[in-house]
Amino acid sequence: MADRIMDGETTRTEKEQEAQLRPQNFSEFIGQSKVVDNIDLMVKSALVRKTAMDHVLLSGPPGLGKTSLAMLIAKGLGSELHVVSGPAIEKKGDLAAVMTNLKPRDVLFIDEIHRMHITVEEILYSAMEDFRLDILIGQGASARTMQIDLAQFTLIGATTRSGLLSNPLRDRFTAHLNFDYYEPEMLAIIILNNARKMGITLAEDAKMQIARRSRGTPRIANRILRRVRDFALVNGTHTVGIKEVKAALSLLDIDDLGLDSMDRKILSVMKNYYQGGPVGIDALSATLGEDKQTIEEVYEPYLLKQGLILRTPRGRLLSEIAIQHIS
Ligand SMILES: Nc1ncnc2c1ncn2[C@@H]1O[C@H](COP(=O)(O)OP(=O)(O)OP(=O)(O)O)[C@@H](O)[C@H]1O
Repeated sequence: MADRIMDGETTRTEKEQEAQLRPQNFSEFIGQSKVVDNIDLMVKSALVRKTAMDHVLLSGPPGLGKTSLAMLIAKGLGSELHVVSGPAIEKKGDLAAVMTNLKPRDVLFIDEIHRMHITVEEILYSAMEDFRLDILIGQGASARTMQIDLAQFTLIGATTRSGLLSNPLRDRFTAHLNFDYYEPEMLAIIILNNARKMGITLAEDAKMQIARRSRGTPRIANRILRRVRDFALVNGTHTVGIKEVKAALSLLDIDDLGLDSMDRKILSVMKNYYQGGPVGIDALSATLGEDKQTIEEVYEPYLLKQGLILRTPRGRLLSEIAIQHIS
């Protein structure tokens, strides 16, 4: 996946830095009130029932807080969190090994669950429903099923594309909770908290400028904040004003709408190569030289949300606002 500032995906070093900025309790987890209200109720109910919490599917674009929330859920339940990445599990046995290690009421978090291989996914069905693994041993006439009992656990699945989940898997999640992009006012609170954790003070207009240019995504706000912090450090100040923010944004090539060079490239290709569309995702992906899935999961959702591109049955169309923005 392309390495870019607006990309919601994380790099390894960024993951380490992000750990320091993660909300440590529910009061530090800002916004997404519908999701949080549901989770709050589910956690409390599980504590009263003294059982594992129901399985939950968290969906939404990258960097909006799904992992952070999973961590808080495990903490709230007083349980251990086990994190795996869907596409990284290649064999049934790998997932079986993780699941047989779970203790009662533990939480298993599977990131990018929609990218899990179907043969691996299948062992989740009985595990989620009956806390049991059905493993087929051998082949042909001598094949038999071995059953292994599991501890009662909670599965939290995270996905950027809930529509790509198979029906049997989707149906086994009791709660389906959808993360939406954050409004600038909510992002501003997150930015202020994280600036404090980084030891810098932000002027009011500086804070709002970052909030408006972060694509509604806390992870991107954190990235901008880090660069702004670098600016402050180099200039020997702990207080950041609008001037430093503008300079950092300009270095990062982020424009007034919070779009970066790849976003603008998508819009210009649609305008210049396809006369504003309609254009299909395959053609767009070929012209841009960018993976189709990345366009659909990382770049496009925000462009759609902002009304810069429109999806029609005949393909993607550039909106009037987008045409004006890139002219
Ligand atoms: N609601 C929130 N309140 C405070 N900070 C948040 C919130 N959501 C996200 N963050 C910040 O954004 C960072 C990235 O969030 P997180 O890793 O949880 O996103 P994600 O949705 O799991 O992304 P991905 O799906 O790409 O793994 C966190 O480290 C945290 O600093």
